[in-house]
This record gives sequence, C-alpha cells and structure tokens, in this order.
Amino acid sequence: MSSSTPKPSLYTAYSGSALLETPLLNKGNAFIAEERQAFNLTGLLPPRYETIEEQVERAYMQYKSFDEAINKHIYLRAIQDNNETLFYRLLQQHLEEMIPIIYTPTVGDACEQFSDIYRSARGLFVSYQDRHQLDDVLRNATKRKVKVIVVTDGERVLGLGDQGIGGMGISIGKLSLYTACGGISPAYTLPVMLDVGTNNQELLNDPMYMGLRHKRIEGEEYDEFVDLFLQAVKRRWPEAIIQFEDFAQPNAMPLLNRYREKYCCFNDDIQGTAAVSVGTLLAACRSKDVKLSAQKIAFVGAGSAGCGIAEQVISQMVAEGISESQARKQVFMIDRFGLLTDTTPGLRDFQQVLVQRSDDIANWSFSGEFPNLLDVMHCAKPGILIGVSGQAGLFTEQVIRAMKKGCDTPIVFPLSNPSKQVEATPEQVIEWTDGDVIIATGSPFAPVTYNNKQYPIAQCNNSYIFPGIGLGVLAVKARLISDEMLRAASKTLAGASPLANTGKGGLLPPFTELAELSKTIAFNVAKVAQQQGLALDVDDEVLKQRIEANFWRPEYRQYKRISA
Ligand SMILES: NC(=O)C1=CN([C@@H]2O[C@H](COP(=O)(O)OP(=O)(O)OC[C@H]3O[C@@H](n4cnc5c(N)ncnc54)[C@H](O)[C@@H]3O)[C@@H](O)[C@H]2O)C=CC1
Ligand SMILES: CC(=O)C(=O)O
Ligand SMILES: [Mg+2]
Repeated sequence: MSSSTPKPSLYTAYSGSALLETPLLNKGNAFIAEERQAFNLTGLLPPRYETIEEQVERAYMQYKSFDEAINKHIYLRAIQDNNETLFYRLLQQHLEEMIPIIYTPTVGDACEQFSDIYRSARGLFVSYQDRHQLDDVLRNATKRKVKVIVVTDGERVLGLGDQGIGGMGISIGKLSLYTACGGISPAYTLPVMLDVGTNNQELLNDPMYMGLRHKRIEGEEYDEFVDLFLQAVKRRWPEAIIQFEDFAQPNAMPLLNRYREKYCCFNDDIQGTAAVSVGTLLAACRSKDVKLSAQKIAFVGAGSAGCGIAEQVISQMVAEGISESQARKQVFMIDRFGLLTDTTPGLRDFQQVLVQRSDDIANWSFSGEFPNLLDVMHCAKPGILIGVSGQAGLFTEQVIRAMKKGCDTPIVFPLSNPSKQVEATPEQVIEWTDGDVIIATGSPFAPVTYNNKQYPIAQCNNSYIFPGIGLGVLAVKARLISDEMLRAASKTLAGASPLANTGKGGLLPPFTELAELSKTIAFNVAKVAQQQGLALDVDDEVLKQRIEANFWRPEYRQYKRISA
C-alpha cells in the first residue's frame, strides 16, 4: 500500500543519537546524505543508504532465523522499539504470518514472560504507588498527542488469568493492530498498564517480577485509583479514546457502566467481542439461510465476553422481529456450576438477566443441581455453541456429537484465547461433526483438511472491530461510543463475509483485507455517531477524506531541521 502523494517534510529538533533513539523518528540507514549532514548523523550509521524495502528484507531475513514464536515476538518488539515505521512496514508485508506473533497466541506467552523477556520501556506504567502524581506520570509519556489508549490492569489476560504487570503486553499488542489494521498513527497511541499489584502468587514469588509486589488493591481504593487515572487522562488528552482491556469480571462491567456516558470509552472484551461475534454469527446464519432469531444458542462461560455477546444477540433477535422475552428464552448461559437459572445463587446483575426460568426447563431431565453443558445439548438442542470460558477442552466429543444430533450444521465458536485455552480445536470439531459444521475460533488456526475438503478457519476476534471503531471515532471526533455504533461495525463485518456472500471461502475476510474493511467500518460507525448527535456533522465526501487523511502509512518522511 502506498499513498499517492508524498508526505510533507517533518520538522524536528532532534539530532544525533537522540534522533536514532526515537523510534517514531528513527529511519536507520534510510537517512539520506543531506539528512545525515543536517542532523549530525554522519559516522553514526553504516555509510550505505538503504530504502525501506531493503531494510524490510534484512529484518525479515533476521526474523526468519528465529525458530520459536516467542523469540520472533521479542525480535519484532525490538524493531518496534527501535524504528516504528520499519516495524509497521515489515508487518504490513507479512501480516498474516506476523499477526499471530505480535497478537494472540504469542502475545499470551509474552504477557506470561513479561518480566523475563523485558528489554526496553514502552507505554505508561501507572502504578498505585504513584497515585498522587498522576498528572506528572501522564506528562512523562513520550507521546504528546495521544488519541487512543488501551488500558489494562492485567487481572484477566486472555484466558491466562492474572498476569499482573505482564498485562502491558496485551495493551501493546492491541495498539499494534490499531496501527496495522486501522491506520492509527503510532504517534497517537499509548499502551497503559495500571499496576495495582497481583494476586498471582507465582509472580509475587518470582525474583524477576517487575511489578508492585503486593496483592491487588481492591474495593474503594481500586475504584478511586482508576477514577483518578481517567480524570488525569481527560485533563491531558480530552479527546482520547479509552479502550478497557482484559479487566477481570468483578471490574469489567462496573467500570464500563460507570464511564460509558462520561468518557469516549468502551470495553473491548464486552462490546468489541459482542460486535465481532454477532457479525460472524449473522454471516454464519446467512450462509445457512436461517435467521439468528430462529436459533437457540448456548454459551459456555457467562462472564464479561459471554454476557456481552448474549445481550447483543438478544438485541439482534429483537431487531429481527421476536419479542425480548422470547429471545431471552433462546439463550442458554452455562458457567462453572451449570446452566444459569433463576435459582442459581450468587449471580452478578448482568448474569441475572440472562437466566433460564425454572418453569421453562421443568420438563428437562438432568441429574445434578443444575443442567450441565451436555444436558443443555440434549434438552435445548441449540444450533449455536459459543465458548468464552478461558478453559481448554470444555467442548468434548460427547458434547459436540450430542449437539450435532440435535440440529443441522451446527455453528460452533470456541472463542477462548490464546490457542492453548481453546474449548476444542477446529480439527476436533470438524471430525466430531463429520465435517458438517460452521466454525470460528478466537485465535488463529490453520485450515483443516477433512475427507479431501479444506475448511478455512475464521478468526472471530475483536481485532476485526476495534481498529475501525477507532478510525471512525477519530474521523468525526465522536464524544462517546454507543451500542448503535458498535452494531454498525458488526453489521459491516457481517456484510463482508466471503462465505455468506458467495457460498465459498472463509466465514470472515482474511486479516490482509482488514485495513480496507476498517475504513468501511469507520465510515459506517461515524455515520451512526453523526445521526445520534455524538459527532461532527460533516458530509459523506468529507468524512471519507477525513478517514483517508487519518490513515497512517508506514513510509518515511523527509526531515528538516528546526533549532531546539
Ligand atoms: N475471541 C475474542 O475476540 C475474545 C475472546 N475472549 C476470551 O474469552 C474468555 C473469557 O473472557 P471473559 O469473559 O472476559 O472472562 P470472564 O472471567 O469474565 O468469564 C469467564 C467465565 O467462564 C466461566 N468458567 C470458568 N470455568 C468454566 C467451566 N468449566 N465451565 C463453564 N464456565 C466456566 C467463569 O466462571 C467465568 O464466568 C477468555 O479466554 C478470553 O480470551 C474474550 C474476549 C474476546
Ligand atoms: C481477544 C481478546 O480481547 C481476549 O481474548 O481477551
Ligand atoms: Mg481482551
């Protein structure tokens, strides 16, 4: 991808080693002779000028020399910390190969090993001990004009539980996708780790662990700290989008509810996941020529992601014409102790509205206190099964075979990340359904060949949604991120399904098409924001131009010197 007009020169006061050590500005051997002279770089670089294409070639050769995914990750992160333009150019050229390295599944290993593999600083570590000087902390950020923040407290990183400070890895990975797939300039992105301690004893015992070495701060103190942080963000970058990422269940929904009307924020695991899942389900239903509202759907894992998707599924069913109470009857939430019913104790408020009524399951036969997943398969006969439990192997052969007996062409989405936490592998699901299945996973899986037929495996991951949301929100300076805006993203994704559109190919378009798709998502999201009075009212042509103008490309600019 290359822009038609060269970018204007960039004026900078940096020079010498400071310029080479600023990843947003560093060009390595791509500094031309005049720049080397003007910026005191002569002698600091090998003499030969190189184009970015030549640099990419060398970097790719070096990348290939690593066998293990985690080492490839460390290598790519080092390039990112040295020369961001080169990093994104390399990524752009090898997107399909490298997304699993910078994102799920390898980012999971990077979070687990964060302190062991730590090389250099990136983003902001906002720690509880610094709570009285958050304005100073934010002022220290190396980026001056921040437009997108991904913030985590590391308590539920993918399906890997509490990773403490290691959560920074997921904020970094998400923002890399904002740039690679949503064109948000890396100059405007900021990964944030809110360090409130960790309850992961292994980390607390680990001499290498770099975070605060105490149990997590909880309750009022925690809430106050998050609030102080958000207020400081608002003062420093009033228009920034804040993406809450990988907060654990007790905090995820309350934080979203507390701030969704106040700040331009969203929770990726609740809302982004709901948008991508409903979009992918709509595509799956369209390819089967059935309506989502005619389906029964079972969830394994009634947490943030599960309940977020379920509510969005219900909205979609209602939009298709059935009543809300009927829609709720068609949704079966299964958690650790079985099906959520009106007699299940200790449910959170967002779970209570998703229970089955005892009356409605009175004629079910099951032996435990609550029906388990297999009972739900036998008694409800759902056509859709979604896994968001973070627990590997919960979709057993017995479960999948029972499901297949009860419906035509099951739709099975084991969405837990990273790959090692998946509820069942695509290979297993395809075998247990004799190849008659529509499948999508949260992490990438290679296509499966079964009975001489090839099955591409769609990656139903919120990364299809958030880059386009970011691009759209920034294009019209939206004040808030509404459910309707997320629904527009979801619908756009559903409309781009090769399988639903042509009867062939993947359920979702490949990641290599995501940059273009993100622009369409951005446009549709921005239109809805305008209609809701949440954004600048520009006409469609101007909106398209703004989206293009905001879309950063990894190309070097020429530098001109300004005095310090
Ligand atoms: N594909 C995607 O885009 C996304 C995938 N996810 C994945 O979903 C998983 C869950 O994420 P959240 O909902 O945020 O976490 P969460 O902790 O809020 O929810 C997980 C739920 O699973 C339940 N669970 C645990 N063991 C179970 C069992 N044996 N049977 C039934 N339920 C069980 C827990 O009690 C909990 O309620 C993670 O693995 C995450 O990686 C989350 C967001 C996006
Ligand atoms: C994809 C994602 O956000 C998660 O697994 O938490
Ligand atoms: Mg997440």
